[in-house]
Amino acid sequence: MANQTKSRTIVVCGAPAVGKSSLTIQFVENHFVDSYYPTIQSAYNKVIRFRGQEIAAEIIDTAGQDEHSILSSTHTVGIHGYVLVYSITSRQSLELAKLIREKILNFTGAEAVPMVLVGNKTDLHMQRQLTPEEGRDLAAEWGCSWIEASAKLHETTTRIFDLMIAEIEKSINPDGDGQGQCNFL
Ligand SMILES: Nc1nc2c(ncn2[C@@H]2O[C@H](COP(=O)(O)OP(=O)(O)OP(=O)(O)O)[C@@H](O)[C@H]2O)c(=O)[nH]1
Repeated sequence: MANQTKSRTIVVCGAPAVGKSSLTIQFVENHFVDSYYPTIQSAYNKVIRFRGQEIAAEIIDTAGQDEHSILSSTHTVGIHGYVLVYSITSRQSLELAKLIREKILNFTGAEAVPMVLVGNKTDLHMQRQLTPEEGRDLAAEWGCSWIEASAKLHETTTRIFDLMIAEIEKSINPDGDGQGQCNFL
């Protein structure tokens, strides 16, 4: 049915303390969380308008992953797309992002999954360890979207999920124009 609300489940993953919760909360609740409480796992819901359709998004904010705890197969069941976050202030967090993507591909058995690679904490430019090109080039190699963001800026978080929904819809309907813009309710 044309007007039926679609559901899309999105996992936000990445190294510890890169800002997964802060980005998610800024997007869903429109405020910046300054304090740091490591996440176990939280889920958020938000209705997104995409090309005139309402999409019920469930956003799963995962516990930070390191070399020893990189997601589990449950994070790939029924998941439509992945927001993979690193911090532009941490080269190690980008190395971990590479491992996390490999793990996701191993679990799903796919060559590619809908993904947005996000370089967070752009406001901390004095502490930058990674250039924009490093993130952009990696995403080009992977064939996914890439964006730099700050969890302090609501607009950059809406752009992340805009790209995420576009990636998901493109994978489901490869013949679409892929240019749709999202509006967040
Ligand atoms: N300056 C700045 N600080 C940020 C940004 N995003 C997150 N932080 C801070 O970084 C710390 C960690 O942020 P979280 O959102 O808790 O990180 P996380 O990735 O969810 O952490 P885990 O749950 O441990 O994996 C907090 O003190 C945040 O306030 C950002 O864009 N800019």
